[in-house]
Amino acid sequence: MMLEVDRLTAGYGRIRVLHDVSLTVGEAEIVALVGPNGAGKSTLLRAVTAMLPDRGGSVTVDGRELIGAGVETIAAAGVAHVPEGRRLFPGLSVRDNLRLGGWLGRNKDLSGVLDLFPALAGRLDQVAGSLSGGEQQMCAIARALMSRPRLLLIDELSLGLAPVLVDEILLRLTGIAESGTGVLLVEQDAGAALEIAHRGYVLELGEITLAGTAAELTADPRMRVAYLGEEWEPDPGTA
Ligand SMILES: Nc1ncnc2c1ncn2[C@@H]1O[C@H](COP(=O)(O)OP(=O)(O)OP(=O)(O)O)[C@@H](O)[C@H]1O
Repeated sequence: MMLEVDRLTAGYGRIRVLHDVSLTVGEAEIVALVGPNGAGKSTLLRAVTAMLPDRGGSVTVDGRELIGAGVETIAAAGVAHVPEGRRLFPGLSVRDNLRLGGWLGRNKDLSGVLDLFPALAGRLDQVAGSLSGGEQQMCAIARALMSRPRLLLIDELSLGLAPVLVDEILLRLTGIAESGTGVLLVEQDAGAALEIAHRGYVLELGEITLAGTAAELTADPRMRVAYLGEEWEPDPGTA
C-alpha cells in the first residue's frame, strides 16, 4: 500500500481527537473518508501531513515515515493536501497560485493541470480571490497537482459548491487516480464520494467504525440510514 496509517493517535493540546486510527490508500486508488461533523476527518488529514504534534502511531508513504518529518520530506514523499476552505492566496493571480504549488518540485509547466481544468486557462491573470467557489476549488486541486503528488488529500471537496460542479470535479479525480495518484477524499456528501471511490472508511468520534469497498458501504443498512439519506423503516415485529 502506498499510504499506511497505523494506529494513529492525534489531537490538539490536551484534547485527543483520533484514537488508534488505521487506514490505507493504494496507488491509483480513491478512498473516501466520511463521518459526522467533528469526527476528526480534517484532523486525520492534518496528522498525515504532520501538521500536528506526534502522539503515537505511524504514517508511512511507500514505507517512508512521515510522523515527525519536516515539510520537505512530506513533499518529497509526494503528498499534497487540499485543505478545507481551499487556502488559496486570494491576492495572487491564478498563475502564481499554481506556480507556488509547483515550487518545491520545480515544476513550472501549467499545461497538465490546465488540461484537467480548462476553466482555469482563461483566468490565469485573475486574482484567485475573485474566482467563483467552484473555480477556487479547481484552482486549489490544480495547485496541489502542480507538485505531481503520489498521494492527494482533499478535505470537503463539495463545500459550498453546486452538485453539478461537484460531479464534474469528482470526475476529474477519477482521471487523476487513473494516472496513478492515490486520493484520500474527505467528503460530507457520502453518496457522491462513494460513487467514485474504490473503498471507504467511516470515522466517528475519532475511531474507524466501518470500512469496506464502496459497494459494500453503499449496501450497508447502517450506512444507508446514517449517511446516504435512506429513511429508517422500523421492523414491524419490534415497533
Ligand atoms: N485547532 C484546534 N484546536 C482544538 N480543537 C480542535 C482544533 N481543530 C479541531 N478541533 C476539534 O477536533 C475535533 C475534530 O475536528 P475535525 O475538524 O477534525 O472534524 P471533522 O470530522 O473534519 O469535522 P467537519 O466535518 O465538521 O469538518 C472537533 O471536536 C474539533 O472541535
